Amino acid sequence: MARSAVYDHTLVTIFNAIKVCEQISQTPATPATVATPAPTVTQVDWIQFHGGNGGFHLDTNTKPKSYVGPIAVHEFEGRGLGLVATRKITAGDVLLIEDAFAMSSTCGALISQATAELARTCCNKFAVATPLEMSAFWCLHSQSDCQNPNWKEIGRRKTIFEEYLAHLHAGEIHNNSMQSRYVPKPCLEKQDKAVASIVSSNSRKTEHWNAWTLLLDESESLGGLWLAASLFNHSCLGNVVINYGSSKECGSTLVARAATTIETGEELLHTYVYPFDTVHERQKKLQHIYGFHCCCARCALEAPHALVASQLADRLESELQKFSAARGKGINGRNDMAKIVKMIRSVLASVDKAAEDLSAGLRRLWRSQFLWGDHGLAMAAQEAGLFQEAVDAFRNCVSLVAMVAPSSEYELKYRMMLTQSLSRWALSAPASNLPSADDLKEALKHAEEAHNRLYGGGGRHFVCRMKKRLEDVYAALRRLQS
Ligand SMILES: C[S@@+](CC[C@H](N)C(=O)[O-])C[C@H]1O[C@@H](n2cnc3c(N)ncnc32)[C@H](O)[C@@H]1O
Repeated sequence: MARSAVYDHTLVTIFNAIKVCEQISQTPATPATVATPAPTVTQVDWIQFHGGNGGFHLDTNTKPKSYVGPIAVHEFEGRGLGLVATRKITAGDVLLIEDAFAMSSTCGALISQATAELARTCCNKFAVATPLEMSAFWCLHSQSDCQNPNWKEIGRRKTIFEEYLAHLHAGEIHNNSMQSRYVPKPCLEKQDKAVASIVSSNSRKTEHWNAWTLLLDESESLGGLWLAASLFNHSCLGNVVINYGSSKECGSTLVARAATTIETGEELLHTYVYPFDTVHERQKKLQHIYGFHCCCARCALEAPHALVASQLADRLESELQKFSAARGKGINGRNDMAKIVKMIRSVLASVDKAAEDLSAGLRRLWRSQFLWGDHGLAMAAQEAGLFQEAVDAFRNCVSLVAMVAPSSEYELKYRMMLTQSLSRWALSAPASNLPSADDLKEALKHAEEAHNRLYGGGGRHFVCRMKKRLEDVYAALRRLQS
């Protein structure tokens, strides 16, 4: 007889963790009466930092101070300054924790509005910023016609940023920099143009991923400028993931982590654009927003096939639009949905056929441009009641995302979608055709590992964030084990 689900180790752990989380969320933290030392990175309570199921009271003593991991400033031919690893780093390790130099004030503003607001906030900050912060600001990357006297002085920029990282590492910004006194500023009439250029090259939008839907919540995002994090250069195969605190106290704090194992001396690269766009779309955005032509390893491999990729992406998009129009009809719409599944599958087969002559490694990279097609196929298959096919399509998403955007929010999202698809299959199909409990537990374990590489913390944090989603998983495991 199968073991009762109640005694399954994984489930007991999950449910104990949920209980603990509920108790914590109902207990207001007592205000600290004596100053306690700031926690080290390993002591930081990442549940409080990234938010769990809401309602947490953040004790400001647990707010992480700035932190600089094993990183150093380096000069790169053709792309200015960047950051490198000073020792071997493991996926999930924290590289940098930094407070924003300035933030825009309107949540979810359009990029143009957020950028204009951010430029104004930067100018307001000048009155209170330390000389070193000001020097680092004026040494940020700018477009060539920006009127900033520093942008061509790479040696000076490097020294200032080394000094800035050293002070950030010490946990505070001092005023006593010798170098910083010698950084020229643009004259007052040219200042606005110089600030606008710096903001357009270096600003970021904070990203908030809704823990229930696992979708990016654009309405919560703010524009911000982080001095040290501005040094991460771009690659479409990045090795750094960035996220932000989600509470009021931590919203302006950025955390950068290693997405993969990184060797000593390797450049630290973040992906500035949506990683599953076609090569043409990615390169167009990078040229338009950041003014450079991306020649990363992935673009170099994909670019010769850009035209075919764009044509196939258009065909796939048109099939997915049919899915969007037909969805939501439940059992009555299953036949129509099965036809749509067939059409999506046929375009994805053409995508694979177009890559037949490519080498095996390139074939998978090529396929990653169409990950959203597998996502659509999985959703349509689920609506058509084709659970095995939905699970296979989510497995494909997971393997593509782990190659192109490892440890990212996207990896967590697709790993959770896979566990939920397995659960839905377990809960909906006849007993003669069920997935195995081991497959479901394996998928759940991988999702938790992806979560921990991205957000830090352990199982309790995972359960907190994923609580609603795990309810389905729990029910499915009970059915599979009964
Ligand atoms: C946020 S800054 C990154 C730091 C910058 N390299 C510096 O020297 O301060 C963004 C700018 O860096 C350059 N950049 C970043 N990644 C690049 C890449 N892969 N190839 C060429 N230039 C790049 C572009 O000029 C871009 O506008």
